[in-house]
Amino acid sequence: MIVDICKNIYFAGSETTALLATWTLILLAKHPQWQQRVRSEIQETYSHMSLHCFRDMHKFPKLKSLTMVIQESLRLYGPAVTASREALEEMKVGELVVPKGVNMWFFIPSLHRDPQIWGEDACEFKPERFAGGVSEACKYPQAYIPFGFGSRICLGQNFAVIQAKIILSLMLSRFSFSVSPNYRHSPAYRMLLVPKFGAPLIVTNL
Ligand code: HEM
Repeated sequence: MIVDICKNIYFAGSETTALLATWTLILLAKHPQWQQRVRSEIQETYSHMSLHCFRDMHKFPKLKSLTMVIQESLRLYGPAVTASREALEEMKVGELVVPKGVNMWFFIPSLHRDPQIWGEDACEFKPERFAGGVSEACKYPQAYIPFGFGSRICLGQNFAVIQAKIILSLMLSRFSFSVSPNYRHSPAYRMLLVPKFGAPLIVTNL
């Protein structure tokens, strides 16, 4: 059982976080003004960037632009595509009667890109929509579920965001990223949301 739990956490926690960092780097490579804004914020917060900077977490809340960028990345290209729930008894969802035992699958990207929830610019990369938090970014905050919802919400959500902030801070403080001419934008819904043809980026030393 312990081995099973370890496998679960490894599966749930490694590829997901790697994809979050990958999609965020792609978005920042495509939006250099946001890349520079996040980099300046990191440099202002940590004057000499190294892994030791993160032993003390009290400066983390200062990385506001990075937080907004990660939230927007999770909205547009959140690695988890579906969440599922089983009806333990017959229930009504709106007009729909769901019989006991039926598994319902929620397609997360359709909630995250619905113009009725996010506005006409729902498909655009606009981290500023999160400046006032999730509740001000959309009509129904319950519609923002990159880590699922309710009692089975992702166990590692805080850990994942902290990891992403550390990885991205270290990378952005040393390198600049632009999109390679070989990049083909093709998000593919597999078990997780992957860039079908990889993420070739041009990395330049700062
Ligand atoms: C960007 C990174 C991640 C994303 C997008 C993500 C997303 C999700 C989603 C959508 C669920 C299903 C929640 C639901 O059904 O309501 C889930 C469950 C879970 N996640 Fe994550 N996850 C991430 C990282 C992690 C990490 C780093 C760990 C552990 C170190 C982790 C551990 C788990 C576990 C154990 C569950 C099952 C929780 C349960 O059934 O009670 N996840 N995750």
